Amino acid sequence: MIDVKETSLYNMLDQAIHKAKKRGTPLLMSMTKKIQSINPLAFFEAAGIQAMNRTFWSSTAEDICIAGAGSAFDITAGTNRVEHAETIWNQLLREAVIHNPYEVSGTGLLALGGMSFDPVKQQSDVWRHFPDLALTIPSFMLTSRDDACYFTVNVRVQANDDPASLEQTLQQTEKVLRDPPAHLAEGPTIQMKQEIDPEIWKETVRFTTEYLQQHYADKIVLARALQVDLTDDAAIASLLKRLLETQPNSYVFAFERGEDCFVGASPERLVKQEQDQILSTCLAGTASRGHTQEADAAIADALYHDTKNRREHDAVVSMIRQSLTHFCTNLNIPDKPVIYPLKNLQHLYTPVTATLKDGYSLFNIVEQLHPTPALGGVPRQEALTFIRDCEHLDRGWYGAPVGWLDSNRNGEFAVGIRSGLIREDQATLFAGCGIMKDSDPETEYEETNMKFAPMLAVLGG
Ligand SMILES: C=C(O[C@H]1C=CC=C(C(=O)O)[C@@H]1O)C(=O)O
Repeated sequence: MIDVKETSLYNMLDQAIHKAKKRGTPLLMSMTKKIQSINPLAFFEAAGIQAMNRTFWSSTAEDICIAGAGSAFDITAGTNRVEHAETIWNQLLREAVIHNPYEVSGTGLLALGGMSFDPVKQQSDVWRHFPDLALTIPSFMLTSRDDACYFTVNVRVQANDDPASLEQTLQQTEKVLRDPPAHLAEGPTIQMKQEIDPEIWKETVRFTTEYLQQHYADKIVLARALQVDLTDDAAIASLLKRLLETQPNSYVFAFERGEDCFVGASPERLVKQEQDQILSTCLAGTASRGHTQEADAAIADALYHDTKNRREHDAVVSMIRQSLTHFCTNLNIPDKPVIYPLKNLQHLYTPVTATLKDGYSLFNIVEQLHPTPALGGVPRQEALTFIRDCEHLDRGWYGAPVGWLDSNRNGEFAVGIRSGLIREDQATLFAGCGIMKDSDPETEYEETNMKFAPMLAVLGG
């Protein structure tokens, strides 16, 4: 790994090409510089105009926004997907020629992406562009963090590449992306909404409660889809802008693959890594927001003391505790949850901190935690089998880990909920909820309606 303080793009390409010649294999060159601030959404829009696949990640709590354009390398994996992805990632890092003098988390050589909820489930046509796992190392990437802006160029060089012409091509695209349009294209509105017959879904909830009553499992999360027709093709950048404006406590993300884009605003962190520091979140148990402060506080109080929601939440806490014990020390989990308010609803929330043991990685933690009982159930395997057989839905990337990791042992993955898959003028939205043996189908149905609301609102509904 080469990391020098001062260099030029030409020098870096030249070094990388020499190394590729010596090794006889292509490898990644990654170069990061600090630039004057650019709006990441405008950069995202410019990349769309250039017909480049785009990636987007934002966490207001962390004050970070990452926008990617194009792909220098796509890590995709099927069987043993997480282990396989880690092997490829580590190999890429070993070979790469990197210049990133800033040591700022979320800059430099970085991959963004996600995976499907259940790799065993037969893939439906809707998700055809989304492999079981895909992590993209963007060709061009903008990181906006703590009032600073970083621009990274990643390219996979071959032994016979010419550094001068490669430099010219990269600089041309960089120029276009760094001079983005002043305005984002306006988005369409909703023309029609269609859901599978609510009665059928409620019947599945009823069936699930009976299954739970027979003690085959303690908790199962059931999801459903809502099909939305738009008046015109969706404008992803302006959609992201509206999500950022309306869902401040959430991770706003977009992963574009061809004409499809998986977009969402998830409040649920799966895991964050800062070197050996691990932060995870238990989020389960839901109620609406009140229209007045008093009403809101009363709903929060009822949620906090509701036995069904507390049991649902505790299932997540104990599973996360159990999962992290093997990989971490200094596990710290408060005894009781707190209320986590969002625009449309509020959740029970318990933060978890820990120290990663030597020899383990973010990949291990993501693999171990997914799916938490907030999206799968308890026991995990029984719940997964039930969901696979009875849910009548291909969740695709909904409910699965989405996020990023960099070459300096930093990264963050959220659970891809409050989300939808958008293709041109069509969107498929997803929402689910934890079913316990005493769940009421009507209440659970209403809860999923609340969970559709953030995406519906930004789509113009
Ligand atoms: C499955 C979803 O939410 C999960 C996360 C938080 C609270 C949940 C609940 O209270 O049921 C769900 O477990 C979804 O939003 O689609």
